[in-house]
Amino acid sequence: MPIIEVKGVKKVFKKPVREPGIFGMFKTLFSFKYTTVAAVKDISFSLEPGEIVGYIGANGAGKSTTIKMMCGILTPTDGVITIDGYKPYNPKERKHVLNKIGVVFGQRTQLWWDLPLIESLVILKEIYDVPKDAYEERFKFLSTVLELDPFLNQPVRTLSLGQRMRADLAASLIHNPQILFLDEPTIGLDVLVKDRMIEAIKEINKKYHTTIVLTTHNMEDITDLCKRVIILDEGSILYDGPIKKIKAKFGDMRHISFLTKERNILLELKEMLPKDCLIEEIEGYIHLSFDLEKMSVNDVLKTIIDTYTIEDIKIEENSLESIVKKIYENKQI
Ligand SMILES: Nc1ncnc2c1ncn2[C@@H]1O[C@H](COP(=O)(O)OP(=O)(O)OP(=O)(O)O)[C@@H](O)[C@H]1O
Repeated sequence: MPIIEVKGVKKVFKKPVREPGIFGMFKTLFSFKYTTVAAVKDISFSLEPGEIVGYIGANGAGKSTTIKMMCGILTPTDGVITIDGYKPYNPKERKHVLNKIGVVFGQRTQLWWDLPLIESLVILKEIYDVPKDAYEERFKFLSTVLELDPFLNQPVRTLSLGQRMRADLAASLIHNPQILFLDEPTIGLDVLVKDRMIEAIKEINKKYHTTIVLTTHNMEDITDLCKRVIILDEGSILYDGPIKKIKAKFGDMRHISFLTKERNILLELKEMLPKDCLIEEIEGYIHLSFDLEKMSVNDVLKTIIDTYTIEDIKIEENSLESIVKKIYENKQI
């Protein structure tokens, strides 16, 4: 049975109409003219327990609005959201939802700024009424995977961004929620801390079977963590399914770039390689792009290595990043 169900959900915001200029600003304050923004338009999806899904889309697509509705911070204008059977935005049902969810908003912290991290965790234990043994087991696990030890006794305001994000992730999980919402959890992190966060999220999912909804603009995070993505565009779902399927749809492309001292070889290469291979020269490098279904890396490599003296070579696959860029540009799959 799904743990999260989103059915025909819409969210329309009312915004006052702004008139230009300084007088316009005052007029806006006392005016009753409004315009509406449909941030989310009739979306539906469901998530099974233990799933990790990437919830992606360009700026303003409606991702945060959906997450806020799933957490109960906003109420849908239309449609229904249930978390394990309860509506998070319904005051009577909210209490059943709160201990089932954990949230990390990358841009904000839920920790007490002036308190040492360890004390914030103890307060959260009390708020959520976590039994002592369960707290100790979880604290031990989280402080190990997130390497919290070196800064447990520091006030949160003195933590670096990477330490604070790890602390926030620990805080969101101390009550063992079944669902974790992560809104840009790796924003601004260096590569090492980012990798540690990703590994920790994987371990948490494996150990506790936590359902995870991940919103990010970083496609590497999505590729590392998710099998399924939901792509949102201007409030509507463009795609919901396996990453593998969109990759296959856009072709399982390979790109070989190489450097050789030999000059003016483009025409010759076009003769030697199959017609479907795209060949171009950029900044001295020869770039070859082809679909794996049509030719093999082995054949292409053999042709160029047998013919030219290679000084440098690089092979890449079609990244999710380049595919998603195309989808955002064309607004279709
Ligand atoms: N409280 C609000 N009042 C009015 N409009 C809002 C409000 N919150 C969001 N919006 C509008 O709704 C649309 C969707 O915003 P949302 O923050 O959900 O996008 P997003 O996909 O999370 O974008 P980003 O990647 O930039 O964070 C935007 O046009 C935004 O301006």
